[in-house]
Amino acid sequence: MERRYMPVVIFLAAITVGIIIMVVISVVQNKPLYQKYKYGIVLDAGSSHTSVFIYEWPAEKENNTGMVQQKHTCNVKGKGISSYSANPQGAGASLQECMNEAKQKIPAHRHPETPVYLGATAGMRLLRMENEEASKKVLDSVALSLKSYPFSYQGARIISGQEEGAFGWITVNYLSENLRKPTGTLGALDLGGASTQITFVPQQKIESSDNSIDFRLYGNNYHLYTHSFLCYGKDQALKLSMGKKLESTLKTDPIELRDPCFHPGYKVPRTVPDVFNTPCTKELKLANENFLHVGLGNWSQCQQSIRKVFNTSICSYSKCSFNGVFQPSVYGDFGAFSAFFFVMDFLNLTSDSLATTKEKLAAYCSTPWEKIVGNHPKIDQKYLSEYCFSATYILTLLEDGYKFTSNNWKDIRFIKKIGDSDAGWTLGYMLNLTNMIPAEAPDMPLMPYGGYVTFMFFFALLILVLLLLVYLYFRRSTRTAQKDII
Ligand SMILES: Nc1ccn([C@@H]2O[C@H](COP(=O)(O)OP(=O)(O)OP(=O)(O)O)[C@@H](O)[C@H]2O)c(=O)n1
Ligand SMILES: [Ca+2]
Repeated sequence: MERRYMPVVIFLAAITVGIIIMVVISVVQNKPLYQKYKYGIVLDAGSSHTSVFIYEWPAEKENNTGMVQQKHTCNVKGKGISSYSANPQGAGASLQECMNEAKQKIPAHRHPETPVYLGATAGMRLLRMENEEASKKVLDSVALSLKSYPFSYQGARIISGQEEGAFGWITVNYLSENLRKPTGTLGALDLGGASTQITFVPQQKIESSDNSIDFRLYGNNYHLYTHSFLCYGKDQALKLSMGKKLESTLKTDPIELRDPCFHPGYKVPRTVPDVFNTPCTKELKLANENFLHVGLGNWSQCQQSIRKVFNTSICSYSKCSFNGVFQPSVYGDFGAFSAFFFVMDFLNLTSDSLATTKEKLAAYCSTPWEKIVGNHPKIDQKYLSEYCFSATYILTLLEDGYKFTSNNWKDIRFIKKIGDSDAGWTLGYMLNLTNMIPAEAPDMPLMPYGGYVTFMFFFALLILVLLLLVYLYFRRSTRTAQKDII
């Protein structure tokens, strides 16, 4: 080879090596780190029970919507932590089994950086009202227990009703990937054992500051209406309703509470303090401590009796739901989860019109208790006996309380999960505390990863081909020049 071509060859070789290096570096640099997951743990200390949620997300995508998923849940055995008021140590000890499970589920090298949060809801709000000292002891006990694990303990506290409503709304909208899109958002309806929450973006002005929450998420402003009704979860509402019926029952001895919300043939002895053992019901001085709870199975009478727990005669705003609480007209689609789902799903009432739902429920309530038990031999009779009441309560709360009508009934979606994750306040709570939902939308990459690699590869190839063409052209033209000289 002639000496004068040497610089061209070296030049081309250097460029080729350079391009190869460029492609290799960009591929390695941008390779998604699939194996790098991060984790977070949230304990939902509800009035009826505690659940431990483990969430996971790819480390490099934590600010993208929809990336956090529920990896595992564990239901703590026994009742909620507020039931340990007489034995606070028991509350902390009750968490051990599920927390040990969390240690197994999360890779050990991630333990020290995995945050653990405990949020307690309406059961603990009621205990705090009844006995503040006892509620502190229970919280201290669960805190001590959680600190004994290798995770990063971030606190155990009673969350407010507004937080419970707002974080439930964030959860359902994050999981439905509504937050970065111009489409509407999903309202959130949560029914617990001791409280219930309603949260949505209203079309009207929010007239009471207690019911308004503002968020800036991914560059959009959200102005939310939210309210939490303490004592209107389904277990406390049953006590409210039974308490009202007991008050109006003649003080006969023995007292017989004839209850249209329980099946015909249902007959169970109860005690008066069993109904009045909560700050939600006022203590009644009844001669007899015992009464017989007798089912009548009459749906319309049941609804009449439940209406009495909603006070719709007072309202100092332009409109109210009940008990003098401001509420704008419900607007848009709603996700109704927790006990809204458990009850309606059990009764197969999640997809009918309001009129059909009422008809089916009336038939269910009038079914003899014996037959109900025969149809569901494996279900705990305490829970089984309450479905007629619970579903009637749900219909009354949604229709008479929140003012849903037969026209917008179809806008309520009874849901348990979205994807693999449960609807509830816990995910929204963790996303907020770990700053995983930024106020401004993060910069989007120019193109997706696959497209980027393909582009880089073909672009490099193009440069190579061009250089080759230049070289060939250069060689040809110098040869022609040499020929011309000869
Ligand atoms: N599979 C299930 C789970 C729960 N329940 C009942 O549904 C109600 C609400 O349960 P949950 O949403 O877990 O309430 P908590 O979170 O415990 O209560 P709160 O939110 O009021 O603190 C309780 O009466 C519970 O017994 C049910 O019927 N079926
Ligand atoms: Ca709850």
